[in-house]
Amino acid sequence: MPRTRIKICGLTREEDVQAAVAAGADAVGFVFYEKSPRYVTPARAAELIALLPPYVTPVGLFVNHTAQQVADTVAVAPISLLQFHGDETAQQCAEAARAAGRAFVRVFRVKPDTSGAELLEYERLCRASSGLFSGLLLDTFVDAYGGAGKVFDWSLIPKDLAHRAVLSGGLSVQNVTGAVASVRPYAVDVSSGVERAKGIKDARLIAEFIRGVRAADATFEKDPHHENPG
Ligand SMILES: O=C(O)c1ccccc1NCC(=O)[C@H](O)[C@H](O)COP(=O)(O)O
Repeated sequence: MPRTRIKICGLTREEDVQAAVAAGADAVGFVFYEKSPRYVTPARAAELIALLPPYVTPVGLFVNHTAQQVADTVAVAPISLLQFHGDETAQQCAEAARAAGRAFVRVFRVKPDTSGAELLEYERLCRASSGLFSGLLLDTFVDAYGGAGKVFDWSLIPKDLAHRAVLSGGLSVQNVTGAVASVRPYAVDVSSGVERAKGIKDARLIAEFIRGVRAADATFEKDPHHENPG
């Protein structure tokens, strides 16, 4: 059973990048949405990305940016993967990814009435729209688009989608082991749950969060036939 990948999102400070790397994060996220309390300029993101060792993926978050804005950002900040977190259409995501020359993750913001069929169809459309589509991230629907620390009903995720999707929205030290054990996602993504204040991460919470994911991974290794109950 491969281990669950982990992304720590919304980094703004050197010490937080270092804490995420030291704790074993696979990816780190930089928010380029100006209305976010975690906003970083492309130049600031470039400084933080320069601290990363090889094989830790820098991800850039965009909300309703134009293709040109995404390309301009990537020209300054050497991010490896785009994350489209707004109301972009599949075509707009594909166009921005082409302009930037990067693969992208598309966010689906889940509502209480979202169906499993809707999620699968959305993923199919994203895949059909572009060879640069890398995967779906499932977050909770909030007006502010993301980073709100709110959980959605994980039982809405079809089992066959979960294993290739990124689970996000309100994950924390308290719930991440249970989340990974029940959903068995490809990866998890967290921001608020490892923060002391918005944009200010806590090294102890990051380390505990990652240990929480690994605790769930260890149970899969012991029980390879474990079935996702969802
Ligand atoms: O972090 C923000 O402020 C933000 C603003 C607008 C769009 C996305 C944003 N963040 C995305 C994330 O940090 C995560 O991918 C995701 O939403 C989980 O956040 P959280 O529930 O806080 O763990």
